Amino acid sequence: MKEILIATTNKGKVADFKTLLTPLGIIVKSLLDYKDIIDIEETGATFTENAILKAEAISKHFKTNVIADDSGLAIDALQGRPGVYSARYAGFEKNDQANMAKVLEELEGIPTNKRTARFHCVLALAIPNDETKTVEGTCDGIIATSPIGDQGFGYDPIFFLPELGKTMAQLSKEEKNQISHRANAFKQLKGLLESINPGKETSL
Ligand SMILES: O=c1[nH]c(=O)c2ncn([C@@H]3O[C@H](COP(=O)(O)OP(=O)(O)OP(=O)(O)O)[C@@H](O)[C@H]3O)c2[nH]1
Ligand SMILES: [Mg+2]
Repeated sequence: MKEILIATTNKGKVADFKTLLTPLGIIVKSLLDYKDIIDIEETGATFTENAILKAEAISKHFKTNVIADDSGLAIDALQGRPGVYSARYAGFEKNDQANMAKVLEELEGIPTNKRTARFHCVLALAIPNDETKTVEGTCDGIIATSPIGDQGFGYDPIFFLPELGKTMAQLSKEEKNQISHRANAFKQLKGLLESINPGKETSL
């Protein structure tokens, strides 16, 4: 069985990666499995910069191959906000409910056709003594007027997918991980993952 370390402390992301990687026979570890959690300051101006920052710092610390995920929600009517600040939009305590409430308040009175938004996800794969690789995935939707659904995390309950007639939080984890920004980025990373350490069964 292969194993990969995800440089995240976000339980929702860990659940998404488990859904994506378990069918491939890969065991998912995250920073939640270790006591020595190192908090990496996300000082980058872009998802790509932050994903690289997190992947390289954790790969250096654990001397192993690491995937980091930097993601967020870009809302057109808010000029791309909350963007790279999605996790901490309503404050540093990273409160999903408060973040959604702030977005809904800022969009009050904005009609459906102007509530377009896009989730972004950049995945960085850091391999010791090798160049870090990045891939990006997106997912388009519309910001609902109130939260619906109890699956997923973050802004999922207010992210409405017109083609499915549901919010991201109304999808099963298998459904979310077929169409999400994370799934779309992961599809491109799959090939890269298969090309590293061929034949090594204990660790990627
Ligand atoms: O509804 C959502 N469904 C998703 O699928 C999703 N993916 C990202 N997000 C939002 O964007 C922030 C990422 O910020 P982020 O990449 O810095 O992660 P984070 O700080 O939560 O954890 P870490 O990976 O840095 O440890 C998250 O907290 C969420 O608010 C999502 N919201
Ligand atoms: Mg973060």
